[in-house]
Amino acid sequence: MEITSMQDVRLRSKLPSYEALRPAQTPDSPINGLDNLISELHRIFRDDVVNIEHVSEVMASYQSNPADWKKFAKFDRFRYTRNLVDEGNGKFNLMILCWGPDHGSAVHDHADAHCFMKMLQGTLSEVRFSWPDQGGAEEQGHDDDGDDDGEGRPLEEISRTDLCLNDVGYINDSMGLHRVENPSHSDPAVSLHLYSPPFSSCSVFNQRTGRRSQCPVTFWSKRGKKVDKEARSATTPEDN
Ligand SMILES: N[C@@H](CS(=O)O)C(=O)O
Ligand SMILES: [Fe+2]
Repeated sequence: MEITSMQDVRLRSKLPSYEALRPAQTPDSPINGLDNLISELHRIFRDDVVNIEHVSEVMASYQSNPADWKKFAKFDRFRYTRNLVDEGNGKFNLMILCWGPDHGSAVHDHADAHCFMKMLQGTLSEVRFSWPDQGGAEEQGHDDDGDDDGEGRPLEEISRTDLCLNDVGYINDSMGLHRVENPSHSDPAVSLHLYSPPFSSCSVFNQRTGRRSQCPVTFWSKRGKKVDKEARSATTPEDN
C-alpha cells in the first residue's frame, strides 16, 4: 500500500514515498455515523494508494455524535487511555483516546506510521518538536530516577495548535515529534486516532535532554471491553 499526499512532505525510512501523487477526492457522500466512517475507511485502505488529504477529509466530514462512540470511551483517573475500535483489516488501527482534565502524553514519535487525529469532544493542544540531533544520547530502557542527568539539549518547539471539536490533525515522523495534552482543568476530551500501519511501540523523549527511550503502547479496552488488569497496567507514553 502506498500513501500519497498533495503536500510536499518528505517521508523518512520505512514510510512509503509520495511520488505517485493522486488528487484528493471529497467523500462520495457525507459520512453518516461512526459505522459509516469505519466502512468508508475500510474502502479507502483497500486501495494500493491512499491519499492523506482524502483520509483527513473523510474523517473531518464525520460529525461527532457521542451516542456513536460512548461505548468505546473508557476513562482512567490518572492517565489518558487508548481504546481500540477497529483493526482495519491489518492496514490501520482506529482507536478512541480518552483524556481526563490535565492528562497529556510525553513527547513521542509515531514509529514510522501515519497518524490522523480527530476531535470527538473537548479540545486538545498539540505541541510539536524537532527531532533531537542525531548522535544524541540514546537511553536503553527507562530512566526511573526522574532527573535529566544533566546531559543533552532541550527539544526545540516548532509549533502549538489547538484542536477543537471535529478538527482533524495529521503527523508522521518526517514532520517531527509531538506531545498532546488536555488543557482543561475540569473537562474531559475524546479523540479518534487512525494509525497506518498499526504499531505497538514508539519512542518517547525527555523534553529537557532529548534522551530517547522505547515505550510499548497498549489498549485500555478493545471493541468496548476492558482488557485485563495486567495488560492495562502496561505503559502509554503519558506525561503525568
Ligand atoms: N500517539 C499517542 C497519542 S497522542 O498524544 O498523539 C498514542 O497513540 O498514544
Ligand atoms: Fe501522538
